[in-house]
Amino acid sequence: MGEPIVELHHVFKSYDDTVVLDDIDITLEAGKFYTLLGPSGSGKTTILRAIAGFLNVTSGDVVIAGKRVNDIPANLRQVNTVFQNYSLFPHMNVFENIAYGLRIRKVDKAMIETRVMDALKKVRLENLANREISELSGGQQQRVAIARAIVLEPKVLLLDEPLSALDAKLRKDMQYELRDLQQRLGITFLFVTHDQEEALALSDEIFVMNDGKVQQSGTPVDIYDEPINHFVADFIGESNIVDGRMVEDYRVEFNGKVFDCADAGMRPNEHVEVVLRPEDLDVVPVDKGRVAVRIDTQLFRGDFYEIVAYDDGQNEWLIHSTNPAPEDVELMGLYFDPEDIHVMRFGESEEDFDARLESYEGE
Ligand SMILES: Nc1ncnc2c1ncn2[C@@H]1O[C@H](COP(=O)(O)OP(=O)(O)OP(=O)(O)O)[C@@H](O)[C@H]1O
Repeated sequence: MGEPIVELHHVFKSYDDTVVLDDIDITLEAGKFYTLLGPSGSGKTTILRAIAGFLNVTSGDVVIAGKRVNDIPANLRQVNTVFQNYSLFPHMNVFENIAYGLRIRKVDKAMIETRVMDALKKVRLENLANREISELSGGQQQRVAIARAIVLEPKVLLLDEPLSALDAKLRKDMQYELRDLQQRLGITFLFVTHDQEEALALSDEIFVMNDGKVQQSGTPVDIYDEPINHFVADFIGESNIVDGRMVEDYRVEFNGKVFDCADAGMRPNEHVEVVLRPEDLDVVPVDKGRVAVRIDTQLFRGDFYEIVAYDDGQNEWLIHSTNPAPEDVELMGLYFDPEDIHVMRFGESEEDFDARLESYEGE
């Protein structure tokens, strides 16, 4: 494990009787890109505010660079925030916006000049030092906001949905730019978004939030391939989730049939949920399929066909197929490989899930 820069230990935050952070326990290492991903109201911004020092936590410890900072004011924490609307000063030019924090800290004039120009170089805006804020594009404004934050040499940069106001094309460009910038600067980024594609594309590690709790943390691939519960499977990517029964290790029953699978470590006959991703399903002739389905609709989505089908138990199946289903055949088969079947226990904690995974991966 790398050097821990931010640690939240058993952090709770309540407003009156409402718990908005419920036992948050996370560690951010130096130099990595982290994302808090979750729906509106799940507690993402509250975590940023707790780290930045804009709110007091109800209980638990907030630790930055090894030091407990619960009682340290925001301006003395080595953390800076880039807000959604960037909060740039419209009456100051680019240089003055970036210099502002240094002037407040009474840094001398020559040093301000050096540090501002250095920050501008890092975000590749050195030619725009004298521009007015109103004369910048959305992407350039974002870079000024980042330069203004990094000029103060924070250990962590907190980014609260900085891309949400941008149009789709610019948003994608800025995703590449943010990722590149984080790697060049080597500063830890903690980025907030409710856009799962953005989180998957940018992050070294994602914390999936819901109801004030971290539901799961891990690399984008881990979270996509091995979601621990219904919420995560549903929120990250698209999923078919059906009820099933674990017959024994590596054998699960659903849709009235027993299938080989790659999961183990459950109780025999345990009631489980089974996840199959739409892109892992192929539509084949019914006698070659593992589940028989009636095709309901299909839409051409450019790089795949989106097909909706129903099995005889009226479960809906979403399929992303490179080939269209034949128009004239109503009953088709779904084919999938054993390793595409992902089995989830009800109510399993992340610790128990990790321990179970380790126990059978070690076999
Ligand atoms: N000052 C406050 N008083 C009472 N409740 C609050 C306060 N601030 C936040 N909350 C509540 O805390 C919960 C978490 O809010 P938070 O802003 O952290 O969510 P979020 O995941 O960042 O959502 P969004 O994506 O909409 O910004 C919400 O239910 C919100 O209504």
